[in-house]
Amino acid sequence: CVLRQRQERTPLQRALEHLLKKLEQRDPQQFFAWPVTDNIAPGYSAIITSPMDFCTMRQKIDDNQYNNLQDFVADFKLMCTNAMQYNQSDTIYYKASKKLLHAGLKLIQPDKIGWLITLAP
Ligand SMILES: COc1ccc(OC)c(-c2cc(C(C)=O)n3cccnc23)c1
Repeated sequence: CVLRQRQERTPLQRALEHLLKKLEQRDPQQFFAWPVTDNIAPGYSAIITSPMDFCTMRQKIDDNQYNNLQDFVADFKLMCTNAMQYNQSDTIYYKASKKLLHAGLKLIQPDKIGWLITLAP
């Protein structure tokens, strides 16, 4: 997950990058910062068919792969639900992902980001 050189940004890219920074702040242990590997999580790639993490999301913003907010939110939810699928509910990862998902969705509520929707219709 190599970060690209910063090119010219569209309003949507700038808005999503701002949102991503807010979401990353909710992951202080950085459990979601990079792709989960099989050596830190045995059998991960066999169980999780669509992995996602914050660095990959940032790369997708840089490559302009999100056409709207919904696609970005879908990747955020995927990242959290992957963790709830792979990890048992009594693990720190499961609990962190549940907390992150709720905190993140509160942040993405329309009343909280009206400006975002007007900025990047
Ligand atoms: C203990 O330090 C780290 C550091 C980075 C991690 O993922 C990028 C993880 C990690 C992140 C996860 C997730 C998100 O499922 N995980 C699952 C099992 C074992 N380790 C992890 C843990």
